[in-house]
Amino acid sequence: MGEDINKAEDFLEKLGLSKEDVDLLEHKLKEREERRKEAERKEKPITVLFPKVVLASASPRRQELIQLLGLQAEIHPSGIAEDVTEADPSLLVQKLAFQKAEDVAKQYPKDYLVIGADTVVFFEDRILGKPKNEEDAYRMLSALSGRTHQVYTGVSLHFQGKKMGFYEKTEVQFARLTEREIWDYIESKEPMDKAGAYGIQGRFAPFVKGIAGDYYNVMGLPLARLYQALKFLGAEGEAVELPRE
Ligand SMILES: Cc1cn([C@H]2C[C@H](O)[C@@H](COP(=O)(O)OP(=O)(O)OP(=O)(O)O)O2)c(=O)[nH]c1=O
Repeated sequence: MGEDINKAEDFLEKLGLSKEDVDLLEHKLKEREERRKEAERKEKPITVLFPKVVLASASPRRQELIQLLGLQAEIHPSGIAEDVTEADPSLLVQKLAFQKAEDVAKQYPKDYLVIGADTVVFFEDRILGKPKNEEDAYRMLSALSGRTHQVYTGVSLHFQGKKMGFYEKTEVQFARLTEREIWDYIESKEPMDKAGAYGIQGRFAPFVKGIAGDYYNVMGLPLARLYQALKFLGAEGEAVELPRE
């Protein structure tokens, strides 16, 4: 053994290298290998980074939207009661999204990516959830008629014990609706399971004058931001708030 070390030292001396030079070289090679691995992780598609996905939602729209990311998600709606009191819509949707994801994540192994989300409408300092009945839907739609409101969706991601959350806001401008148009729409039953009593993606389309922001956010899942968040979570593995650009 001692002989081997002597031989190695002779060899280094012949090359004109000291023990410190070799340590430095070793350190540099290690660093390069780590950078290569990091770049490789960043290049991986999200379908590879997250082979096991659970969508903690009963919303058929979210189930449809998650497929647009190419993810094959198992559906497991959460059992939480949505009774958080919070006046700030961005905080409310993030808290509820977190509770939904947390409730489901504890029922799965840690290598499952669990996604929870919550959507509300915000108009004149009031948060509108799903209408309780037809009269409630009428009140919401006549208040929103001819005006502009905001739709907030919060998303919570749980993966390998790490938790990450964000929200997205979209502005929606309604055309003015007549009494007849409001009641005809309510009769279609479409408003009843949707925040603000309307679905941008359905029969309400003729009354949407314009939107500013992510259309899919209004439907219940902000896909562009979610995709970036997943790439970030998969590559960095950090439980941090995504910076808003
Ligand atoms: C504003 C708007 C909301 N919505 C829907 C999205 C959500 O499904 C719903 C808001 O209710 P949520 O409580 O966010 O979701 P959910 O109860 O349908 O499902 P889960 O809690 O199990 O995830 O409103 C539309 O589909 N289109 C729209 O234009």
